[in-house]
Amino acid sequence: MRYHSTRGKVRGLSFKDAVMMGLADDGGLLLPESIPTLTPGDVEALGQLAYPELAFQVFSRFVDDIPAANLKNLIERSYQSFTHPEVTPVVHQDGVYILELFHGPTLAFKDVALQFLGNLFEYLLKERGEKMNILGATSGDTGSAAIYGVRGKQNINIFILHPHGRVSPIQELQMTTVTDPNVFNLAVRGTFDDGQSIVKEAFGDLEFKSRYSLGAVNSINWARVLAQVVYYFYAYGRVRRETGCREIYFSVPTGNFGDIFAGYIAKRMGLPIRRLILATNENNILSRFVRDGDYSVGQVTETLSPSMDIQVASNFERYLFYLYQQNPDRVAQAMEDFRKQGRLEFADAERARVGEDFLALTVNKTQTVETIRDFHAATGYVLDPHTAVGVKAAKALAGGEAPVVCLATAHPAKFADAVRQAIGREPQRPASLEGIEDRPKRCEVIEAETQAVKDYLAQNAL
Ligand SMILES: Cc1ncc(COP(=O)(O)O)c(C=O)c1O
Ligand SMILES: N[C@@H](CCOP(=O)(O)O)C(=O)O
Repeated sequence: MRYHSTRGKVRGLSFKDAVMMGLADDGGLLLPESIPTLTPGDVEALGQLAYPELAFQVFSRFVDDIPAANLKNLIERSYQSFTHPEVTPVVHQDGVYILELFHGPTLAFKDVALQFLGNLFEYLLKERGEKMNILGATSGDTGSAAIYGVRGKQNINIFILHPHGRVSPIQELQMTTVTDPNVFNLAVRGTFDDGQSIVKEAFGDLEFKSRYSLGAVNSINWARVLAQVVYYFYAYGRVRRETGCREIYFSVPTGNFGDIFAGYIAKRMGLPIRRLILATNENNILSRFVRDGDYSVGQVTETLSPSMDIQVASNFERYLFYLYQQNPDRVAQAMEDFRKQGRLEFADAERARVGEDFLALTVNKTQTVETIRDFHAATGYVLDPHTAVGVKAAKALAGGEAPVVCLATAHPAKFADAVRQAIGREPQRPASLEGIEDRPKRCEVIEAETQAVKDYLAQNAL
């Protein structure tokens, strides 16, 4: 399998080179040159497998440059850190299926990919005798998951930018209480969009990227998306076993469009997804795009689901590549137009194609609180506010002809304030969070300026 850029100037990369490149050197995002397709029989067989074996089967279709035994070993080690034997269990509650993606070390879906990516980086750096300085941006969850993926690992330093004062108290503590010498937390005076744009600018300076061997942990990195494809197959297998369904909906709380794009890849591979339900909070550029073709950037608004407080969704570029019939010149032009004008227009035929894959809803603060409260009253199950956004959209949009799986992207204990507003008490804390407030912390506050971040990285790089 070879990888190429959405903008067409980088081609023919191996999987390992694509992982190490992170952001494509032409500023685009890397994608496989073709998407492997599965027969219904293949899908059925995958649905019977335990999580690590399923992950190996899915990865093997995209990775042909790591020996099978080594790939298996990387996968098995990555999912041993999860506290649930099924890794990503599916539970049936109040008419929907909840795909629990929060049983990893930092209690969010990011662990599913970042436990693997941390081990993969370690493996590749050892093989190449190289070192790496990871530079990533987070709205709250990628940061700690990436830090836990690489903390204490040799030949890797990690620099994570989070928006100062705009992540939940637990999210901040999960990052800043990791004081291993290879971990650097930077609280940026700005939004997640500012942090993501700084990261992309730093990667776009190819001399800087090469001098400091920059590595990407955001969903910029194809390996992140690939690891997230697996649980769509897993959930379908579990729900099909229970219901005999032939099609399924997935409802995905969406910010940077990485998680739902993984579902789109699963659909292109042949998973019978009736529609992907794209659920946003008030930062709703993506749901406006699906519903009205209105892809115009707004101001980042603070909400009860802070990890989705994103306007410029990185992976949208990967989707545009397919929407534009795999024409990289059109993608490059559109990204340039969007940079200048802050909006894109779509033809009727394109909007019709979007509608074949996606449904969408914007869910506001009041609706988020009501959903957590009503779901808890009906079932005793506590949703985190991001998951609640997806559950609300699922209930509003999924037709009764196929079951709906809601991706539970974080544990409610990460967002205690929102949960308290909804049910009058805080959720139970998992053991990993006990005493987190009392641990030593390390973090620097920094201006939202690319040069300031580059200077900091240069002073602390390996
Ligand atoms: C808890 C949680 N839910 C949902 C999302 C949205 O996922 P994505 O950015 O892949 O769209 C995020 C951030 O990525 C998140 O941290
Ligand atoms: N919500 C994310 C934002 C970054 O998304 P990523 O999937 O590109 O890493 C976060 O928690 O940081």
